[in-house]
Amino acid sequence: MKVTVVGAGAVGASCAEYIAMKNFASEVVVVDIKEGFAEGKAMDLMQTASLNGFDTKITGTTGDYSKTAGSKVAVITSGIPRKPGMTREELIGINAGIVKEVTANLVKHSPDVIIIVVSNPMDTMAYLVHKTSGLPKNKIIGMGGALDSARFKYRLAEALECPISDVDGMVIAAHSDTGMLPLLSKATRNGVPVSEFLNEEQQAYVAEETKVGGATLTKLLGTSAWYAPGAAVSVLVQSILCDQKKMIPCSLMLDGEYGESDICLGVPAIIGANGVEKIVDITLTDAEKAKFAEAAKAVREVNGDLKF
Ligand SMILES: NC(=O)c1ccc[n+]([C@@H]2O[C@H](COP(=O)([O-])OP(=O)(O)OC[C@H]3O[C@@H](n4cnc5c(N)ncnc54)[C@H](O)[C@@H]3O)[C@@H](O)[C@H]2O)c1
Ligand SMILES: O=C(O)C[C@H](O)C(=O)O
Repeated sequence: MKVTVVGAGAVGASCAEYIAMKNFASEVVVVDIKEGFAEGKAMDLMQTASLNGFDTKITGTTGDYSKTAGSKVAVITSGIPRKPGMTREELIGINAGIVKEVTANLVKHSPDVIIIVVSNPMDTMAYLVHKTSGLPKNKIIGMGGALDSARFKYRLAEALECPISDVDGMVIAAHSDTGMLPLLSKATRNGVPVSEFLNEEQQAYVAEETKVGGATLTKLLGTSAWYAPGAAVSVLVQSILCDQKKMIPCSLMLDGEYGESDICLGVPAIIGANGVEKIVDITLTDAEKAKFAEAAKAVREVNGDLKF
């Protein structure tokens, strides 16, 4: 099955690399606006095929969307990343125009496509795709929670001084520095609540480091991260193409779930061949419910800046 990745920059190339390396897609088409860039990235990645042992064919194109026709999944990573000191929300002005144009091109050539939105501010960009693509809501998935949950597990393992494979946890709500909601109440080490091992101060530290995970990396790298974002996208794409029905927190259009409507926010969902197969309703504590509502209010304000 064919997968398109729009944007051959840091995140797009990482998506293409992890998808190809995992060997579950027949073809990955990379698209960029910069002349020759996607073709170059595709060629470089293809020259790793014999070294890394994958058979996925990777091709690149400068803006020729006819090459993306018949894609089962398309990943939108096109747009500018933030620089140290910026918020993701500050990217809306440039990225909204790019995401809207790219979405129209994708849908024209692949009317049944499932779109994974990565460009920031991601919850708002996912909302924009809902409002402009004409696709059904099960076919639009914002990627944030998979990445934020991976960062949560990294911070939990660090605090617990244990291997990451020992821990489990999930982050929902907004993909923003303030609106992320790491679910400490449900995080475990081998099924045992982390509150058995970490005091409140340690738990608060884990939550805060998780929430600013993207900003921390942006400060260190001078631009935003790409390895874990690419890996997170590859997990989503694999769950769709291989109909794995994994439960993954994603930014989805809500229609009453978690008390919110007409907004894209991170919630746990079953991801399979049909895209979003089900939003999973989990019980939140009162404090978590309040934080979810606060995140929704902030995202709604950013959505208000969109022009359709
Ligand atoms: N949702 C997440 O978890 C997450 C994680 C990491 C990055 N991001 C976001 O992903 C986006 C990309 O980040 P990056 O580090 O790869 O940036 P980058 O600058 O390395 O790459 C972006 C690419 O998009 C291309 N592009 C711009 N306009 C285009 C268009 N109209 N059509 C096709 N290609 C176009 C550029 O030429 C560039 O190659 C940013 O908005 C960033 O904030 C989101
Ligand atoms: O932090 C960013 O701006 C990029 C991305 O959203 C991330 O979380 O890595």
